[in-house]
Amino acid sequence: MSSRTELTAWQALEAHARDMQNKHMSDLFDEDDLRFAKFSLKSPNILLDYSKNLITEDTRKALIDLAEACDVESLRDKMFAGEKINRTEDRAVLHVALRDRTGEPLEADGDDVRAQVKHELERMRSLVAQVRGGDWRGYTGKPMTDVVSIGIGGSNLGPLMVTEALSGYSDGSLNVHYVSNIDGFQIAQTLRDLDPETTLFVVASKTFTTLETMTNASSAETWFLDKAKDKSFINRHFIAVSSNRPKAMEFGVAEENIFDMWDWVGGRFSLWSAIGLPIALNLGMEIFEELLEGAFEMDQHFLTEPLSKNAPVMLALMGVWNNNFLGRKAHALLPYDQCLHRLPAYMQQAEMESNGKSVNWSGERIDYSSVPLIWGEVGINGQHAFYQCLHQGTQIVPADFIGSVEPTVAVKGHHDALMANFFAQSEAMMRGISADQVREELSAKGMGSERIEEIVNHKVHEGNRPTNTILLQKVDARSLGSLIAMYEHKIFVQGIIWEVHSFDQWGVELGKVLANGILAELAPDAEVGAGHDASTRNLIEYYKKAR
Ligand SMILES: O=P(O)(O)OC[C@H]1O[C@H](O)[C@H](O)[C@@H](O)[C@@H]1O
Repeated sequence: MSSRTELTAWQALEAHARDMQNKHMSDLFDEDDLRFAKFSLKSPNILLDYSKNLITEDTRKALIDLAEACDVESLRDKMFAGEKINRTEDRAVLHVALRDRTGEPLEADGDDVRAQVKHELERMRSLVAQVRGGDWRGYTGKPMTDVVSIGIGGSNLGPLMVTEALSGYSDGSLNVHYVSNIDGFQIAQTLRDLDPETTLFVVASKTFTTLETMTNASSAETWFLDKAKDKSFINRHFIAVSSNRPKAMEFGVAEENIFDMWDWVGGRFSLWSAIGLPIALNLGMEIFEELLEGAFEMDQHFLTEPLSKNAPVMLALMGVWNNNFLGRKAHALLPYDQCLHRLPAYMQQAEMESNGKSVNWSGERIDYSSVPLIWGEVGINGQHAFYQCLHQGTQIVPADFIGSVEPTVAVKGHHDALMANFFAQSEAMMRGISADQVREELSAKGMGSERIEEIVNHKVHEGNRPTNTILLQKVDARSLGSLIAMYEHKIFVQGIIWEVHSFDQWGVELGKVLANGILAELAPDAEVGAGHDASTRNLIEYYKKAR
């Protein structure tokens, strides 16, 4: 298979990018009153405006040619049909089946996926009703007040992000806490104020072998048994979510308390499965299912809309354009809703663990960039911190502005002030302000020309900095489901265009293997292996002496 860079569509985009480099978005807007109409689209629960990118209709056409040359649509259909598109792990990729509402049969590895999903959803419904309704009693007969979810990576970031995003809808009947770090501080702080009699642990781990999660789960068990004493009480206080039942049972979780997930769900795409149990415990099953509905609506949009009207596809193509043809190597996510404050961290895993790869499907080194650095922060706070660099730094960092028409909680005077900033920042990044405009402005304020010339260059904003605006009606379960699914499919489309395997994560293994070896060497009498480089060896020895 020839490299992506040998495709006619790729080369056409390279030539087109050379023409576009000299253009300014500000002029493109001035020349075309219909620019917003041309380059924005409505998808389920989301308005996507990508007009503030350095593009013309020719750019869009050339990008769509590339998507077609890369067979995006046929691969999309293969994913939804349950084909084993995760080739390095020989697995289907079926997180979409977790929120499927069509009722159509689907098989993976000879199993009826729909029936499996339906069954686990039923079990979730029953558990959630019991725990939230106070019928699930602890070992002393008390109802649960607190849920501690223990998991890391995909078994933590999604549920945590959604719990925070929808916290405005919680009725407060159960407190949900998340513990991911092996740093004992987090579990100690979390358990400090909790009572073992009224605490339910959800140990979430696809593999049930992850060091951080297993260590935290053991500490939780010790804390629990310290008071409860009797191991048989564990079945009232420990739930597991895993694709590895034997390991969960070995840990001591009762078989009926284990919720299944499957090989065909990647960890970072798993919040729709029982991995999302803490979300449902916190908010109720109805809200959890609305989240699934919202994602399903986006799935249908992704499946059926033509590429140019397809939100995940256009978002993906804007990213490819900025990264591969305009040379932008970072991408910022800037949610303006406070409740979306964990979205950047969640998306970092989703995007960077999926597409942070350097070889193509045939295992050959790629000669173009895959995923840019994804980073971000709540936008309005960022304005007072790092936006200086976004406006005037030497690196151009494309950004997604994510906001909503209605606030989760209306406090007089707040939301319009927030949204005024939301609209202003992307306008400023696009238009900028020229030297002549700065001169005019300063002279109107009565500044002398000598002083003006001293500072004019410092005040110039070149503009021409690309942004996408993603506007929800409101951050609620349905629109959040659509938002997350939109990004999931964006990642999928980009993975195809970059020809990387988006659903494996071999790059996280080496560090884990080395850590296991080093952990043994940290024992007081153990030798520090001569195989380490001098830096690592000396650091370990320093640590052992100094601790
Ligand atoms: O759910 P688990 O098996 O515990 O895995 C938790 C996480 O750890 C791994 O190291 C991977 O990087 C993640 O993709 C995964 O989500």
